[in-house]
Amino acid sequence: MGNASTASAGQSDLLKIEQNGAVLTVGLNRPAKRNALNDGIILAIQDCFSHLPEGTGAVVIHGVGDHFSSGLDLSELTEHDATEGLRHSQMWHRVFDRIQYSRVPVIAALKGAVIGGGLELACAAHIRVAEPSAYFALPEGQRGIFVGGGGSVRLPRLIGVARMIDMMLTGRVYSATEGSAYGFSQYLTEAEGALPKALELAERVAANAPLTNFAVLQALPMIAEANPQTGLLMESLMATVAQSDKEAKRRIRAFLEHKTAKVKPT
Ligand SMILES: COc1cc(/C=C/C(=O)SCCNC(=O)CCNC(=O)[C@H](O)C(C)(C)COP(=O)(O)OP(=O)(O)OC[C@H]2O[C@@H](n3cnc4c(N)ncnc43)[C@H](O)[C@@H]2OP(=O)(O)O)ccc1O
Repeated sequence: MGNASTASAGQSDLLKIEQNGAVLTVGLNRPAKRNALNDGIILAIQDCFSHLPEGTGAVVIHGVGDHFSSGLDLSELTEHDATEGLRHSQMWHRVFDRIQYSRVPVIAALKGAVIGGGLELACAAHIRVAEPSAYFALPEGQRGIFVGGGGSVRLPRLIGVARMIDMMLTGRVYSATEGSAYGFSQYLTEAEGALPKALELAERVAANAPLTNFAVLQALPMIAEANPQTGLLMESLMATVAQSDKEAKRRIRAFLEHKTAKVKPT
């Protein structure tokens, strides 16, 4: 991986973090437990997204081993009372919000199990890339629990509330093809293609003007949920700010002077 440098998050090796140019690659690193998400790994993710290295333009999150994540580490749940349960769920919310509202795009590369809290983590990313081995499930019903990582807010917005109800009530496992058809993953690759494709996309989005990425990540989701009048006003304001920036002027001049790439079908 070119000039990649490797570091562990905090004191642990629960994340495998590599910086390669503007792209930060974050690997969930508990393959023996199928990357089950315990408090340690959740806090390591928080730490990572709170201290993105200067110059980071995109983050790719993936699973070390054959799976993205088997979800909540169930061994941690057995002792929780209601107070502890609330603290736990709200901690997950804070951490996944940090991903969703990150200043840089976050791309999830999905393979194998993308289950429960692992699926909720993937929902917080901005782009999801799946390979054929990926499968999606919410077995919370079978475990006697409910989603706690923001899934009931984010997943229906991607696949619709009826499909999420189906997943939760029946425990049905959706294939990579279904995930893509239903709007969960924006990309479906060939076998073992998710991480390479995610890295390729990360290079591309990291090269955008930072203000465009800011507008897409911070303003667009709010505009999409606003009433049309408010949304149109917010859009005009954001468009005005973006086009007034000298980076936009530089990029537009470069196009008009034939110094930059044209739009081409890929
Ligand atoms: C309520 O408040 C919440 C909730 C939440 C989020 C909730 C959820 O995420 S619910 C979903 C929890 N996940 C599961 O039910 C999946 C369980 N795992 C499996 O079905 C399988 O392990 C597999 C993922 C399909 C992989 O199978 P296989 O490759 O055959 O590997 P195994 O032999 O089964 O596993 C190896 C090893 O890992 C352990 N392990 C796997 N998954 C978990 C897990 N989720 N938690 C703990 N441990 C796991 C497994 O037991 C094996 O261990 P050994 O010691 O036996 O080797 C969020 C926030 C809230 O507040």
